[in-house]
Amino acid sequence: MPGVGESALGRAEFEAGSAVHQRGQIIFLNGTSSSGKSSIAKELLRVLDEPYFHLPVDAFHAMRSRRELAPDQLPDVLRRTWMGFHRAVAGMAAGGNHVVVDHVLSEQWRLLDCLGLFPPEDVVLVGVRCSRQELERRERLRGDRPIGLAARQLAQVHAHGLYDIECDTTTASAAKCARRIRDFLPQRPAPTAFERLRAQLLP
Ligand SMILES: Nc1ncnc2c1ncn2[C@@H]1O[C@H](COP(=O)(O)OP(=O)(O)OP(=O)(O)O)[C@@H](O)[C@H]1O
Repeated sequence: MPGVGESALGRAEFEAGSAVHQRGQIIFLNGTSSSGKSSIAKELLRVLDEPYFHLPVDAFHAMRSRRELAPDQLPDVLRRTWMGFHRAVAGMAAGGNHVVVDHVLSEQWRLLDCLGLFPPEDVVLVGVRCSRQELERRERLRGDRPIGLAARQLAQVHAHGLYDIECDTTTASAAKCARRIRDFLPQRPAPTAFERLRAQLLP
């Protein structure tokens, strides 16, 4: 008898592919720091009926050992962390899991890497917007982010200019944005933003 959290899946069923019986949907929240991505992701996990995993890029940075790095090592370590994060997301989705990704596309290569990795028809690309003034107000309140970080990211983060759906958290609550995204899912049009971006940017 399998215990709690164990499955009775046998070798034959596993080999027949019944372990992966669905395609993992990727709800990709892209916005600057402090735009409210994590707050929306938490609300999404509350309001979506099926099991979803919240994979924030911050969690991957937090997993790294705290050992101090030489300044010349840092860029490579950060780049490998981001590349690993993208592959972890792709891996979870390939295992049939639905995921909510919480990421900052503040360098173009991050988008290109994701475009090459994620099945584009399974991605719902969500632009999380917020006014500059409100971003700075949040940074002052939080105290754990440099003032002006979000403003510096604004132009590049949304530079690709294409989304399946956008939310503006300047005045809308995270709960309201999450409900809009949930209600959008059953009627999302094809081709998806990821399919269109892939055609444009990865010839
Ligand atoms: N819709 C909202 N309205 C008002 N305040 C919000 C809203 N969403 C988030 N906040 C506040 O803004 C701050 C940042 O929120 P959150 O951590 O969700 O943003 P984030 O985009 O994930 O940030 P980061 O990338 O820096 O981790 C928090 O203090 C949060 O309470």
